[in-house]
Amino acid sequence: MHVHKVTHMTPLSPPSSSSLGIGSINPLSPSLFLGKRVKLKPLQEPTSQKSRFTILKPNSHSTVVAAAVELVDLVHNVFVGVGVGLPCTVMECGDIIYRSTLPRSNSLTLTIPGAVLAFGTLSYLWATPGVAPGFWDMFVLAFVERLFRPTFKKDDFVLGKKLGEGAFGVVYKVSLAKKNSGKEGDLVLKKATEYGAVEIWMNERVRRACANSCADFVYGFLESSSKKGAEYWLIWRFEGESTLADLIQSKEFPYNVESMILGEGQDLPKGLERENKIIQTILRQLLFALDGLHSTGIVHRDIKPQNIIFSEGSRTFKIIDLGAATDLRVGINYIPKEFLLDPRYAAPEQYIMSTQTPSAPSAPVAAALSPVLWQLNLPDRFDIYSTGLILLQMAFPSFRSDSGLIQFNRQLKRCDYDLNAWRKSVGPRANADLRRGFELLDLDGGIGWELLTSMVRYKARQRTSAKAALAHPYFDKEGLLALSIMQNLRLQFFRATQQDYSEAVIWIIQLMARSGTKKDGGFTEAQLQELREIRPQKKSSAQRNALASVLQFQRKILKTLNESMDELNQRRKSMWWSRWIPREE
Ligand SMILES: Nc1ncnc2c1ncn2[C@@H]1O[C@H](COP(=O)(O)OP(=O)(O)OP(=O)(O)O)[C@@H](O)[C@H]1O
Repeated sequence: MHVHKVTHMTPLSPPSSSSLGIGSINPLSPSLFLGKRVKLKPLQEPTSQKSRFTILKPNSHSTVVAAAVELVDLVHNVFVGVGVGLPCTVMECGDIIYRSTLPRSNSLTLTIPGAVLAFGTLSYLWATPGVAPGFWDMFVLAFVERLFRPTFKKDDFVLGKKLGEGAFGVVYKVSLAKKNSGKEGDLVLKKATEYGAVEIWMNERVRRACANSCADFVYGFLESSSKKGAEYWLIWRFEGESTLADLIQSKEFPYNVESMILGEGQDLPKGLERENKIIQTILRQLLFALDGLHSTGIVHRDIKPQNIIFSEGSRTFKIIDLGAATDLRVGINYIPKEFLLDPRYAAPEQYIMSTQTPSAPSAPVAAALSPVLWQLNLPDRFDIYSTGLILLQMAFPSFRSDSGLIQFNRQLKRCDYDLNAWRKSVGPRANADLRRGFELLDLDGGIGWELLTSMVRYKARQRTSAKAALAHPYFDKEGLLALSIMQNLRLQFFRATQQDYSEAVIWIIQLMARSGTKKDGGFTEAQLQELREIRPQKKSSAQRNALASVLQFQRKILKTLNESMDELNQRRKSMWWSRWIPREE
């Protein structure tokens, strides 16, 4: 095996393959094609020769090592390859006389395309809902947590009073049988059936990613000794006696919440400004909790005052009941065409993902595509609509009852979900209650009303996100009479971002999503075929070519998703993650 050390090559005498020692290295090596700087050693170096020989030796161990070396080489070349071209253009050949121009050994050359590719890859992996943090969470954090967290079993609990009973579970206040077994205090136990597994998964995810957003989850396990059949037992710390639903039903609202969240001794006189300040604080806490969930890829889908509990320990509102939540990082509980929603608080789209998007793909595919699917559907905006309705209920006492809210929903639907149109329609006949609500939201130049209208909109894409809402000037106000210059600038910026610039994109997405059905306004197969047949060399049709390429790419994605649909329809496979839920022995 002849391997020569290359120290110098002049551009006038390009090296022959033998002088490069090509015959001695794998001709399929990516390093050859990508022009990687090949570090070649002279034959007389015994150690080098030996190691080279060892790698090529055909036993299983060496094959694995060789494969690993190839892989590392490939990855290295993708990101720090010098480029493709003639040897001297890619190998940084220096001049032997001016030694400083010779390449330094082992120096890492980062190319611009390499940097752009690396940056793009990292941005994609960290974009909401976070593919990379998801892997870290699932394979490292979840594993470590399991090793250290305390475990419980059925007999550890003494049942107390019943706190609630829903269609899928019963909730009790409980205490630990052994009083001295820690400082757990009072706990809450939910015995859940159908959606218990999902709820355990979501609560564990939340505990690792954004613990302050939801009630403090302690443990969850499958208990199979019950006469009723297998039940999931979920344990939380007891956060407090009141949900937001209890609090807003009181005639005292929002003053009954004031001392709980702002402390005693508020110096403002009772009136709209003081009420506005309390409502702002509640809404901010709720948006903060939601932002935590959305940033980690979880959409709650059942945001309502009944599912917002006041935590006496942290003096903040927290979210409960993750049984209907969906984890879009890995596609858990994502059933686009079917889910249980509370019609009082549900957004008009009812489904968080386009029903044109197939059922959740298999976990690795879902994870890889999650940033794309998230951006195409903006599923978090479903929760934002419900949050907007909660703001509305806090501002208008007449909508706090079920019948009041149902009536409002009907009126809004008649106005095509346009809050401004609804305001105009009720304006002339508004009673004192309604007028007071409008007055409250109109404080400080109407920024409260503006925030409300940016949350309660028909199109999910036009609704604000939880993060953007938190940056709204509505929350900067501390009862001031006028907005500062900075606040005004931020308000202008917020308004600008609220414009729907994406009409063109939406048009394309919709056409793509509905492709195959002329009735629905999408491209028919024939039209798609026509687009595919457009000849790329025609200069005049560059736009059409681009559109055809986009369509082809999109069809490939949809095809991949569709292929994994069947796989997912098998319930056993869609519950792959539930094997991580502990079972009581
Ligand atoms: N961590 C907690 N601390 C204190 N109370 C809690 C906690 N979790 C739940 N609760 C109480 O239990 C009630 C029922 O909880 P939850 O909504 O999770 O159950 P559910 O069976 O899903 O009920 P529903 O179907 O009616 O929503 C809540 O309204 C609340 O009063």
